[in-house]
Amino acid sequence: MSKIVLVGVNHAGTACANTLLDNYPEHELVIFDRNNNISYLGCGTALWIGRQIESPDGLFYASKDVFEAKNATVHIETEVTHIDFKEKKVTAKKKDGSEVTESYDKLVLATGSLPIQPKIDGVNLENVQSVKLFQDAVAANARMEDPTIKSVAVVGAGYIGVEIAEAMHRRGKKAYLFDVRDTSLCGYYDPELTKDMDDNLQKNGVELHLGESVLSIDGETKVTGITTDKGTYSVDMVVLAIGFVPNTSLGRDHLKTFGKSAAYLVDRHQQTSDSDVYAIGDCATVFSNALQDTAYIALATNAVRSGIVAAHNIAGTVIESNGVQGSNGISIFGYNMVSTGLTLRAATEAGFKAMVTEFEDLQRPAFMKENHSVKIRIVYDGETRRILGAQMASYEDISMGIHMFSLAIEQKVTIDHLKLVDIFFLPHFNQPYNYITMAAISAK
Ligand SMILES: Cc1cc2nc3c(=O)[nH]c(=O)nc-3n(C[C@H](O)[C@H](O)[C@H](O)COP(=O)(O)OP(=O)(O)OC[C@H]3O[C@@H](n4cnc5c(N)ncnc54)[C@H](O)[C@@H]3O)c2cc1C
Ligand SMILES: NC(=O)C1=CN([C@@H]2O[C@H](COP(=O)(O)OP(=O)(O)OC[C@H]3O[C@@H](n4cnc5c(N)ncnc54)[C@H](O)[C@@H]3O)[C@@H](O)[C@H]2O)C=CC1
Repeated sequence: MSKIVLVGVNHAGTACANTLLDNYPEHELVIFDRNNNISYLGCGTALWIGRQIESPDGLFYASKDVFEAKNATVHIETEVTHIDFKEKKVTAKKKDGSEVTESYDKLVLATGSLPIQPKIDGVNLENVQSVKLFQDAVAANARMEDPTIKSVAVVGAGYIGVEIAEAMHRRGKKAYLFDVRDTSLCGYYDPELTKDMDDNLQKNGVELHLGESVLSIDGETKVTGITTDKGTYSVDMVVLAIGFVPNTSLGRDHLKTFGKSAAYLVDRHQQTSDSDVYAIGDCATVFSNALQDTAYIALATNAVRSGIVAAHNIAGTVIESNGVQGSNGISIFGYNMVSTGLTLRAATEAGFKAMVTEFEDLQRPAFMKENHSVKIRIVYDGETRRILGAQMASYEDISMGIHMFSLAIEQKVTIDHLKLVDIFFLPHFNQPYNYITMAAISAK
C-alpha cells in the first residue's frame, strides 16, 4: 500500500483521484485544493453569461463528499505552500491559517494553469477581470447585471475571448474584441477559415480590433477606457483572455521544466524528472503526435486523460499516454469550427515542408433541403506525406469528422492513404463524393 498525495483537484486531479479510488482502493489518497469548488467546467462560463444556459448548477461533476465517500482525505480551501521533495513532505495552509503537513510515497501535481496577466497599466482597476475560476464567472455575471456597464473590451481573440465576446453581446453589452494578431483564433485555424469567423462576429455585432496592441487600461479606480497602438476606446469593463501559463511555482526549482512555457516535463507515464512525482493536466507537458515532440497544450481533455494515465502508473499498471493532437472546437452565433493537430503556419514554423489541401462543398446532395456549405483544410508534410492537421468550418454540426483526423495524426496516416478510406454515404448525412475524400484526392 502506498500513500499518494494529490495537489490540485480540478479536471486532471479529479480524473486521477477517481481512477485511483475506483480501481485501487488499497492505496491511501490525500487530496489538497486551495479552491472551494471542484471540477468547474470553464466552458460553461460563456454559456451562462450569454444565457444560453440559465444557471451554472450543472457545471460541476465532482465534489469533496464523493471523494470522501470513497475513503480519500480531502483538504479543500487549503493551499499547498511548500514541498520538501527530499523528505517527501507537503506543507499546506488552511483557510483559518493553520498548517497541515502530509508525507507521501508518490506525489501528483495537478496545479493547472493561471491566466496570463499582460504587463500594462490598469490591470488592477475595478471591472478588469480574467475568466478562469467559477468565482470569475460569478463576478462577470454580476457585472452583466450592472446597468452602468454598457460596453466591454475583451483582450485576446483566442478561444476564451471569442466565446466571452459573444456572451457579452448576447447580454446586451457593446462588445469590442482585441488581438495583436490579424485574425481571431489564429492558434487553431489558418486565415482562410478565421476570416469567416471574423465576418461572423462582426455580422452579429461584435466590434473587432485585430492587429492592435493594447497599451493600457484607463481609469482612476474603475475602468473608463482602453488604449491601443491604434486608438482609445471608451469602455466600462475589460476581460483579459490572452492565454494560460502552467502553474509550477511549487516544483520548478526541483523538477525539470520544458521550454518557454516552463511546464513540468513529463514522460509518457506522466512521470517527472523525480521518479516519485507525477504531473498532470495544464501544469505538465504533453507529447504532440503531430510534432512528434514535447509540447504544451492546455485543454480539459488532455487534463482528464493525463490524470487517468498517472493514476494507473502510480498504482502499478504500466500504461503509456497515446500522445495528443490538441483537438478542439468552438461554436459562435451558430458557426462551428473544429481543428486538430497543426495549422499550416504552425507546421511551417516547426520546420515541416508543410502543404495544404482544401475543399468546400455542401454537406448533403443539393437536392436535400437542410443543407449548408462545409470548408475543410488538411495540412500534411510534403516530404513524408503524413497528415499533420485538419480544420473544418460550417453552420452544420461537423464536429464528429475531426475525430477521424485526430486518430489519423496519432497513427501517422498519409494524405494519400486518406484518398481511398471507406466513408459511407447517405443523403441525410453527406455526399458520395464527400469533402474529406475530395480534399485528399486534390492533394498535390
Ligand atoms: C473559460 C474557459 C473555458 C474553457 N473551455 C474549454 C473547453 O471547452 N474544452 C477544453 O478542453 N478546455 C477548456 N478550457 C481549458 C480547461 O479548463 C483547462 O485545460 C483545465 O481546467 C485544466 O485542468 P487542470 O485540472 O489541469 O487545471 P486547473 O483547472 O487549472 O486546476 C488546477 C487546480 O489546482 C488547484 N491548485 C493550484 N495550486 C494549488 C496549490 N498550491 N495548493 C492547492 N491547490 C492548488 C487549483 O485550485 C485548481 O483547482 C477552458 C478554460 C476556461 C478558463
Ligand atoms: N473550446 C475550447 O476548447 C476552449 C479551450 N480553451 C483553452 O484554454 C486556454 C486559454 O484560452 P485563451 O486564454 O483564450 O488562450 P488562446 O491561446 O486560445 O488565445 C489567446 C489569444 O490572445 C492573443 N494575445 C496574446 N497576447 C496578447 C496581447 N498582449 N494583447 C492582445 N492579444 C493577445 C493571442 O494572439 C491569442 O489569439 C487555451 O489553451 C484554450 O485552448 C479555452 C476556452 C475554450
